[in-house]
Parts: sequence; C-alpha cells; structure tokens
Amino acid sequence: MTRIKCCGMTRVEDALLAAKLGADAIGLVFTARSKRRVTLAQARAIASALPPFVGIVALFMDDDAELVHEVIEAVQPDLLQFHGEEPDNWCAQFGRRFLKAIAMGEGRAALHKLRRYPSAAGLLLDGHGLGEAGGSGKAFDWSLMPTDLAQPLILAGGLTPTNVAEAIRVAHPWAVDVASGIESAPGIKDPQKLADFIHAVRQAG
Ligand SMILES: O=C(O)c1ccccc1NCC(=O)[C@H](O)[C@H](O)COP(=O)(O)O
Repeated sequence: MTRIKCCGMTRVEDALLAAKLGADAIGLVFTARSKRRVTLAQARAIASALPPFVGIVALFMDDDAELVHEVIEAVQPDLLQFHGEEPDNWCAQFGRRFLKAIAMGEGRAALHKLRRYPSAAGLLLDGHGLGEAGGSGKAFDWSLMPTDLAQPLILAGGLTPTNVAEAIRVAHPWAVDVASGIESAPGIKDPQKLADFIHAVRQAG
C-alpha cells in the first residue's frame, strides 16, 4: 500500500478532512520562502485537532536551527523534512527522525545526492530545481526513481488526482506527497481534489 502525505496544510478543516479520507501524514511548512507557511499558533491548532495515527511532518528549507528547535518544542512533529542544501549531520543534530528532499529538477545530475544522507529516515524526490522552493507543481522523470536504495523513497512534485496512479506504476514509491495538486489556492485544499487524489492512490495499490 502506498502511503500518502498531504503537504502545505494551513487550515484545521483541511487537515481533518485529509485524515478522515485516509491520509497517513500531513505536512506543515515553516520556511519563510513558502506561500504555505504556517505560524506556530496555526501549527499547534492543526496538530492538536488531528486524530491519532496521522503523522505530522515539519518542513524547512535552509532555515536557522533555532526555528527548528522552536517548532519541535511547540508542535512535537513526528518527522522533520529538509528541502535545502542542509548536510546530513546538520539535519541529524536535532535528534529527530527526518526526511531529506532532493531537487530532481536537475534530472540525473541530482541522483548522486541521494547517497549523502545515511541518517535520513526517508528520501523525498521532488520535481523542483536546485534552490527553488517545493510546492512548485513541477514533476520530474519518474523512471529516474532508484531501486537500489535502502531508505524508503517518497515521490513528490506535480502529482495530481489524474497522474498519481501512473506515477506509482512507474516509480513504485513507498509514499507519495502532494501539495499544489490538491489545492484551489496555495495552502487552501480543495475537498474534491483531496478526495480524488486519495482515492486514486488507494486504487493504484
Ligand atoms: O510547499 C511549499 O510551499 C514548500 C516550500 C518550500 C519548501 C518545501 C515546500 N513544500 C514541500 C512539499 O513537500 C511539497 O508537497 C512538494 O514539494 C510537492 O509539491 P507539489 O509539486 O506542489 O505537489
């Protein structure tokens, strides 16, 4: 079964709907570079409303360690996710499980970076280019998804209710991650797109 993370939540009602429809995790973006950035107060409201067994992932992109500490303290996320040029030991300093996002917009050139994160609990391959923010709606060539890595791989970038089944068929990811493909505006989730996306993933197996 392919796991599902719905990213860039800014509203309690959207996070609750995702949980009700069967999402495995939601993502909260804290970096100032995001159109989906949440405040600590928003994040706490979402985290405390979520039912059990739905994971909370906190996202950063080349942010100060101080911000990461503040979020850990205030929100108690299940996982951290780093989208910038943070090295493995920097990501590991918080003593928390983390995902490292790799910008696959560079194509094959980015593949060697996947080996640089032995401490990561999983690697998220995203469609954006180096230095660009996530949540871009850009897909990459799914056939580049490696098959020889020990860590779970999460497929992200430009996934929608329409293309996610094909993406799973080609890439066989552990999980899929979506932000803009289930939105009506940045940070505002569309209930129908959310339902269609989760249905499409569950149908794909
Ligand atoms: O979503 C953002 O605004 C964002 C900004 C900076 C770093 C990461 C960000 N999101 C990361 C995600 O996990 C997205 O879900 C992922 O990039 C896929 O986005 P999309 O292509 O829109 O589905």
